[in-house]
Amino acid sequence: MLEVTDIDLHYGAAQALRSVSIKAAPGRVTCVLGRNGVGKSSLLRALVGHQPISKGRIRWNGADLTALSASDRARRGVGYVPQGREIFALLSVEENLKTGFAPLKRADCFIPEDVFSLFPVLKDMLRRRGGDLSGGQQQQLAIGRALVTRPSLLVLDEPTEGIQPSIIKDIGRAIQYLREKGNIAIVLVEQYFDFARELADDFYVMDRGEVVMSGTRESMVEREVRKRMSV
Ligand SMILES: Nc1ncnc2c1ncn2[C@@H]1O[C@H](COP(=O)(O)OP(=O)(O)OP(=O)(O)O)[C@@H](O)[C@H]1O
Repeated sequence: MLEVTDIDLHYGAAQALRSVSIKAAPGRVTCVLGRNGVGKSSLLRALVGHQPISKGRIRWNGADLTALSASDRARRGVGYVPQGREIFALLSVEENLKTGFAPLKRADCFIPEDVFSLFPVLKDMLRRRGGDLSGGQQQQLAIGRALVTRPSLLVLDEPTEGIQPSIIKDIGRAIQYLREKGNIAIVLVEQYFDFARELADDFYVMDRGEVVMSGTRESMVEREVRKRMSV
């Protein structure tokens, strides 16, 4: 279980998160929703250790991650698919996937078959440069690279952004498959409401750095959530 308790995050004098608390359980998809600039990416960067917090606690399966570096968190099973994908343009698809070996023990340094069964295009393109892939293929590569790290907590920042509908469907199916494995907690930031509604077991809506609404999929009042997401 991921337990984020009362975190604040600042960029200089500007406060991006205000006493944010969320939980995420294995076998469930937890969606964080909200307009542009409300702090969703900042929350994910805080989770994975890319941005320090100024107050609060981040616990994963009972261990306190708050003071750990991003690489130590990766070793404890935190996998990250960043906004904008951050593929290495000059490395091949295979080399990009192998960058996911960094937190692994030597015996685990292979690309799990799941990566290719979820995204067969990656197998066909192993020798192609990351920069030559379409946006959708790069997104699949970014998710594949995170899966190589064998995450037990998978954090995805807007995986549908700028992606064509057929690939959005593939990504949705991949997330569903990972949820059904039952041993991975998935935290998904989204602005595409319909995609989030289909996948979310639990949701949090943010506004101006705060969680303003939360609950299970069953308790979600769509009209209220949509209101918080429209500009
Ligand atoms: N590196 C940074 N330095 C200074 N301010 C930042 C930085 N990153 C984000 N911010 C500010 O923090 C606030 C929250 O941004 P954040 O990117 O977390 O929001 P978001 O909800 O993820 O939006 P988006 O969907 O556009 O990524 C915004 O006001 C943003 O301008």
